[in-house]
Amino acid sequence: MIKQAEGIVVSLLAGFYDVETSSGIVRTRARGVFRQKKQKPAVGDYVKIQVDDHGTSYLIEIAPRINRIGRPAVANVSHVLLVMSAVQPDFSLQLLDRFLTFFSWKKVKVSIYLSKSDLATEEELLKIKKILAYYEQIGYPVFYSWQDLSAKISKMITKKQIWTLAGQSGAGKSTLLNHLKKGLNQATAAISTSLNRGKHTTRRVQLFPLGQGFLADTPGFSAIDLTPIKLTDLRNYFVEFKKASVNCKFRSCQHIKEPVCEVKRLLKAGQIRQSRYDDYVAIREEISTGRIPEYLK
Ligand SMILES: Nc1nc2c(ncn2[C@@H]2O[C@H](COP(=O)(O)OP(=O)(O)OP(=O)(O)O)[C@@H](O)[C@H]2O)c(=O)[nH]1
Ligand SMILES: [Zn+2]
Repeated sequence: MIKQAEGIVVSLLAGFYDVETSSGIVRTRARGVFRQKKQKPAVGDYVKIQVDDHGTSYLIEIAPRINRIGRPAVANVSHVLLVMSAVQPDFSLQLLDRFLTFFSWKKVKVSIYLSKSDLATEEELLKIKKILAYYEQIGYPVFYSWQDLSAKISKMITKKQIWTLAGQSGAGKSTLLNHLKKGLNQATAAISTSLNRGKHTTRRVQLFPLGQGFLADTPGFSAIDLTPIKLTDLRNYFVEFKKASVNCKFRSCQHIKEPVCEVKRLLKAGQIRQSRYDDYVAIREEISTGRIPEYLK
């Protein structure tokens, strides 16, 4: 008798996929058919599994994905904790806008976490907080301490959501992940230890149960490429521009030279940040030339 079940891939290690089903975690192998189709299951994938007569379990089908991001890849990421350092490396608005654009394009919601505020001067911190207030106002939650984030995150991760970390190299992603993992409950810790049995040299990619969903236990990612974005779509990924654009005269307004542009009006009125607009223009340039700007290399 061949039995089938559905579930989510919560761990990948040396070709084994651990799938969380309604009757527990099942260790599976991927069917050869995926290799032929050049498909690779990823952690976060919703899959169908099949147990054959000998009790061997196979992953036989991958449901369509919302996205697949990072390296190692995580599929169906709904939220990112974006780690931005106050100093070392210096807080960068350009980088922040690039990340936000990227995730908006990938249909991922973002919460911002400011790391290393303990290393910044009061003056530096005040300046950054003023800037981040703007981002909060356009819809991005901002956290200034891991304690605060740690206390709230399990309520923020709702049903089956998959969260992961992102941020510049050295920003403090691994440090934050360690803080958050400390807050995980006993049951979670037990599961991860039992799954970690045995020796392995290959990197393991894993989802930790947190809140009602999961947090990816990966180092997160720091490299992003915006050049595949369609130039005329970019305006949709600057959330406050998109909101304002319903009042632009032309539906196709790119907010550059068009007359009666609401984005330009709000910019002049000081309600849209000049740095946001400048970054929008810079990313347009980057997309149309296909070149990543010098300062990011
Ligand atoms: N003082 C202070 N140091 C921090 C904080 N967060 C991270 N660090 C330090 O900054 C350095 C880099 O932190 P990581 O957590 O390794 O950064 P990462 O983003 O994982 O870096 P990559 O692995 O290169 O992508 C480490 O030496 C951390 O101890 C913080 O909030 N305060
Ligand atoms: Zn416009």
